[in-house]
Amino acid sequence: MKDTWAFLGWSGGKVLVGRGPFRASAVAPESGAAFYRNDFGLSSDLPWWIPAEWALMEPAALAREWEGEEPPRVAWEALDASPFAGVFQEITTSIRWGIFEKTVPVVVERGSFVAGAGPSLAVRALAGPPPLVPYGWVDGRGGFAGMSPEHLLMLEGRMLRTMALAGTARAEEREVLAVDEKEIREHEFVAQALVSKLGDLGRLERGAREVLDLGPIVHFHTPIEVALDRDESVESLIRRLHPTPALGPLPRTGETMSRLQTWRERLGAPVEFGAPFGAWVNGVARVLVAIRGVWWRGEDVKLPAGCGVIEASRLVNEWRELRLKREAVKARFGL
Ligand SMILES: C=C(O[C@@H]1C=C(C(=O)O)C=C[C@H]1O)C(=O)O
Repeated sequence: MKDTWAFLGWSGGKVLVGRGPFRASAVAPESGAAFYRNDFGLSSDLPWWIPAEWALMEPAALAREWEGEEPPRVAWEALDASPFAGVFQEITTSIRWGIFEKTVPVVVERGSFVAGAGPSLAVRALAGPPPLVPYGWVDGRGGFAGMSPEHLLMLEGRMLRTMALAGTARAEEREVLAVDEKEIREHEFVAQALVSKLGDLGRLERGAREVLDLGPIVHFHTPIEVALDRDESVESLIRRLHPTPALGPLPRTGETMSRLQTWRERLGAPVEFGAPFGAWVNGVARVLVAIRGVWWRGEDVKLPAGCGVIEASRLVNEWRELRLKREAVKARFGL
């Protein structure tokens, strides 16, 4: 197996795999396949990565290529709540001053491999059942792999599909989520922001808000489709949408983005966490929000999770939600 490879769950139960060396490019190629990888601030001018070889495979067939990898085991460090408490306090103050309606801090649990290594995590991600979509990027010493429930966009011709995914509860609290005013408000911030960002591009249809079951965790989900009036590039749609208020600030301005970036850096969030990660295959694009994943470099492992904070949010509840998200990821990876 080559040193660098990338994968993304594709339609029809297949997974797109690209093997390196990769060539970075400003635009997707005319035909063939390319991966899209960028940081949260979309600072790269060359976000497309064109693989030397690519294929659409059965996930199990790809996993078989890694048979014999030692299963991953990670020793996790105790997580100190005080840096998050400090950021949470600053966010509440900013909300009171009217700078934000909502923002999404990220807390990172750290650990180190005691057995296995990054590629063994990538193999586990391949087993993510729908609606989770496996994704990952593996290079010589580092990488990330996850199973994301959130699409930033899917684009085929002039049909654009996206979703609002925000508002979270444990599976046992499914019924109360459906009537929880604070969670509904958090979700509606996201759904309405998407509608207003996309409304001028064509005929938009907003589906009903529903509860999406992801095993131990449930979210509010609203599908949104736009029949575009004219051709739009994937890059311009990514810039229009990212970050939605599911991962980013509301309102989204230079100032609110830079405040969020400062909090993310302070808490050690990997730069690709919550950023768009996707691919393009012969004119069809699928771009995920890179969440519910694990990042590694050498022995070091990071498990980031974010939570939407609005005026009605309370520190203990957010801390609990962050733990729920991390525990769901650990369970999926068998960590
Ligand atoms: C930020 C994460 O998830 C996002 C935030 C959610 C929320 O605040 O309710 C729900 C789904 C995702 O859009 C994460 O999993 O780390």
